[in-house]
Amino acid sequence: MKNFTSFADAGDYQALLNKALEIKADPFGYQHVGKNKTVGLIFFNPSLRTRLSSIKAAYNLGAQAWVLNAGADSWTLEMADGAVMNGTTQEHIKDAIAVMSQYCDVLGVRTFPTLKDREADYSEEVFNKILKYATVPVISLESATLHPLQSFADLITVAEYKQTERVKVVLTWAPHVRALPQCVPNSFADWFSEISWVDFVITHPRGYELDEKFTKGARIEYDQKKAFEGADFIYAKNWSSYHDYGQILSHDQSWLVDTDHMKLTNNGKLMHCLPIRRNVEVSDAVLDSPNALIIPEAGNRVFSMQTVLHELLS
Ligand SMILES: NCCC[C@H](NC(=O)CCC(=O)O)C(=O)O
Ligand SMILES: NC(=O)OP(=O)(O)O
Repeated sequence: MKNFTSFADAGDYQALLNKALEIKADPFGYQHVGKNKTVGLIFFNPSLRTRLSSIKAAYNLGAQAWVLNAGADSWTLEMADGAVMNGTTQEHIKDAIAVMSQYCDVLGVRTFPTLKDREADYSEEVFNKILKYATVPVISLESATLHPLQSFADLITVAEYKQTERVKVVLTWAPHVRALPQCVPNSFADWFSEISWVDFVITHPRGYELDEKFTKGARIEYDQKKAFEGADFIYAKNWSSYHDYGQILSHDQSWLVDTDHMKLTNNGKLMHCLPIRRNVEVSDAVLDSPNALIIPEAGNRVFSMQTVLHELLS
């Protein structure tokens, strides 16, 4: 593993998953790997889970973690190549990342999409600049189009809770009040359409089709109720439209995941990356039921990050 930015970087996913389960069983068993190492975490956007689970993961490995909130803790960064910096930006991203590479053995970076310029977002303009200027391995803490650490944690969670050899996993669109990125569903599809023991289905209203680059192996079912039938895992998530880029096309409340929806499943477990707008995306009754995995799922963010750090620092 050179960087960790998508499913492709995971390599043998079953081996990586087994490693994660091994690390989870003995979280402090690899402290030699992180000894005298520093992990730099740069956030261009807010975070609770990614920030804290990454610090914890580094700590479990015996490494130091530093967090930099770009623009708030540091100078205001310029992104444009060749910019004449006579305006409000104070330091170029190329210098900032090269300098951080002097101090850190690995860098984690979170950037979000604009949701306005699809071309810029889907070419991962900002993230690719960071990859270009970093001289140490880079981990995506969520980019404009993907969130691989979340998907890896989701895979660990499904592996832990599955009760049969094969499982049906359904990614369902759910309503929201704001236009959200496609990163989490793109990434979930990127991973779960490749898992040999998963029957993967995506359900959403028409117009919410994701980029086919990520959904190639998935079955799309426009009837949400039909999709839920016999599901072992329901992954709820809102996203804005990819085709009508960044737009909200539906506020249809019938897509809110409630107990009636869950009754259609095979005693299905409910997952969500968090943060969640309760009673907008999923009802309290479902989120507070014993079948909700949202908290252990968030807990597994430590082990997805710790496993990736283990690979990159070893
Ligand atoms: N990092 C995980 C998810 C981040 C983002 N959620 C949000 O922006 C929620 C914001 C709000 O609820 O207003 C998303 O869904 O892609
Ligand atoms: N799921 C997730 O990435 O949460 P944060 O945005 O809080 O890091």
